[in-house]
Amino acid sequence: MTPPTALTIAGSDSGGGAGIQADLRTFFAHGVHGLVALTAVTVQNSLGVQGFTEIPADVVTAQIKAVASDMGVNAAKTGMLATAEIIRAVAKTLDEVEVGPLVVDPVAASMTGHALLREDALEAIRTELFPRATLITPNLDEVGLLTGISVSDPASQRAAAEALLEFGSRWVLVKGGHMTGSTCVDLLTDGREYVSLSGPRFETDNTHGGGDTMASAITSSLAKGASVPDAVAAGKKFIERCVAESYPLGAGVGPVSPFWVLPDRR
Ligand SMILES: Nc1ncnc2c1ncn2[C@@H]1O[C@H](COP(=O)(O)OP(=O)(O)O)[C@@H](O)[C@H]1O
Ligand SMILES: Cc1ncc(COP(=O)(O)OP(=O)(O)O)c(N)n1
Repeated sequence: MTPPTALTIAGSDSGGGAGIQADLRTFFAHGVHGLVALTAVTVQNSLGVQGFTEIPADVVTAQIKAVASDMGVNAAKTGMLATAEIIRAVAKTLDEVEVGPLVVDPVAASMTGHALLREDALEAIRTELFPRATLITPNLDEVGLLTGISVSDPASQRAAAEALLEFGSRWVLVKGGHMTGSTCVDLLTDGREYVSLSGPRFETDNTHGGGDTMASAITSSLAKGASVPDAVAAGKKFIERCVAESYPLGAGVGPVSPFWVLPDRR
């Protein structure tokens, strides 16, 4: 039987833990066929990002059109988009093809603090992509860059979510992985419904690719027809297991792991 399809519009991580590599292994873990529009090639390992080269915007557009016109896209997500020119090209293309629900993960920097966006690009994400998004999934650093709000507790998390909704997405998920405490609390809202998703915080430094993995898990469920609240609840359960089973690799930060879905691991 042909599985649902999901498209990732994102960059490559040579270390295999984030970017399109995280998205494809997450799609696979959900039984979803992954499609790719590559935006940039990063030189990256567990210690950080050494640099990146972007793909020409017309080639990004051509990749999206090629798969959407032939294979069909049940849901899509964006990750690292690198430049304002690529963001504008993606936004225009998404108006011309059918991709189903759109998850925008506004990736601005790696967890090691290296920029993954050229300087003028954050404003383009806000104005060009957020209004087209079914759901946006910023982490707390991205929330700060986008709204100027420093989230430290449930009240400021809610204020940030409401400020982000003003940019035009249907739903906002403010991820709370970077807060402190024994639980990790993410807040999902469309301005009417407020869903607080709380789970245990696992003691590990190996959380590379966590944001990509969560956004692509949500995209997988949307591709299968789930509602946004159901897809996010399933994504939260999925990422928790991936963080719990993350592993050290290299001298720096290791990746979260979707391998727990495999039936027979040695
Ligand atoms: N140590 C942890 N234990 C359990 N869940 C975590 C942990 N760190 C992050 N998460 C969860 O992983 C997801 C990604 O979180 P976050 O770290 O905020 O985003 P990003 O990876 O984009 O920086 C969120 O659902 C968050 O609650
Ligand atoms: C190519 C590429 N895309 C995205 C990221 C950031 O991914 P994220 O899931 O936020 O993981 P961390 O960087 O926080 O580990 C990336 N590093 N590379």
